Amino acid sequence: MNTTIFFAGTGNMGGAILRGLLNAGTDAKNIFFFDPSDKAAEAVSALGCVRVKSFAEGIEKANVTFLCVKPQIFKLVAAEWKAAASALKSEKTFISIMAGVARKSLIEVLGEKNQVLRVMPNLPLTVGKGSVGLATDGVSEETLKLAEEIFGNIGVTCRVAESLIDAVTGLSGSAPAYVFEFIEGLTRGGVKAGLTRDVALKLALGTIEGSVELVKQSGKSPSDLCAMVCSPAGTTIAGIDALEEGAFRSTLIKAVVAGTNRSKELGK
Ligand SMILES: NC(=O)C1=CN([C@@H]2O[C@H](COP(=O)(O)OP(=O)(O)OC[C@H]3O[C@@H](n4cnc5c(N)ncnc54)[C@H](OP(=O)(O)O)[C@@H]3O)[C@@H](O)[C@H]2O)C=CC1
Ligand SMILES: O=C(O)[C@@H]1CCC=N1
Repeated sequence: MNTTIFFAGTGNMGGAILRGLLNAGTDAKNIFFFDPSDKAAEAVSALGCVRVKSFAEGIEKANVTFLCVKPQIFKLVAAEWKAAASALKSEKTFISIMAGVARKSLIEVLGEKNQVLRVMPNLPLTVGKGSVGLATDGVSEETLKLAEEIFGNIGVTCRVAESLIDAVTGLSGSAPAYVFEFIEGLTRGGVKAGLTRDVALKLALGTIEGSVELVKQSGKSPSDLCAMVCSPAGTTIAGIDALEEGAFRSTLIKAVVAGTNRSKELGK
């Protein structure tokens, strides 16, 4: 990919996208970044990416800018970013990953003359296995295709209406954390049942990877596959009973809705 990219913010998520792109073959010399955190910046400089001195310098140098600061920081830097964007001599593309920040608020800062796209990525992009929702309202087909080209190298993409991007945030944006908790819980269960932690983690990871692949390849629903594991009066239905007692599925539904609602709040 020949596009030059600027990252405003290279923390957990900006850094994950940047590393994913490097792993997928993007030339580090085509990636510029600005981050006031010396710790984050030194790690990214070590990868060969080019540190710039300001947001203004970064957006001028690159064709595509990723906005990867916290939503709370966006409010603090809005005036500086507005001045920098209005000084641009040519049209640029901005892709915001910030939870909750509406495209309308982004355009107020970045200006109508630029292409502005709101997306919701997730952390596994760093290993080329991420999920990204793209908010389509008001965005040109060319910009959507450009974003799909960038993210398509490191994950799956879904186009959604902007009204649903908070739901994407509650699901794929946030759920890697729930999956990590799930892995930890299974591992501890194995340890409680007598396995060493190493063996328990290896088995938990293998089981999750295999189950994901089976859902993808079999064409069966997760519920149908669950029934195939549950022998009558067997071990699995005993475990499912314990999960039901802990309201497992209902808790997951509540977690996704809680994340969705929090994303909406962040935009206010
Ligand atoms: N973490 C995740 O899994 C996901 C996060 N997001 C979104 O990504 C965004 C970033 O989150 P996350 O990466 O977790 O946060 P981090 O705090 O890890 O990263 C943000 C980085 O931006 C830096 N920063 C602060 N001010 C500026 C500035 N003016 N210009 C450039 N960089 C600046 C911070 O430095 P310092 O620490 O010194 O303040 C920090 O290194 C958020 O808006 C979040 O909603 C979206 C999907 C998933
Ligand atoms: O927790 C957060 O607010 C961010 C957005 C999605 C994942 N992490």
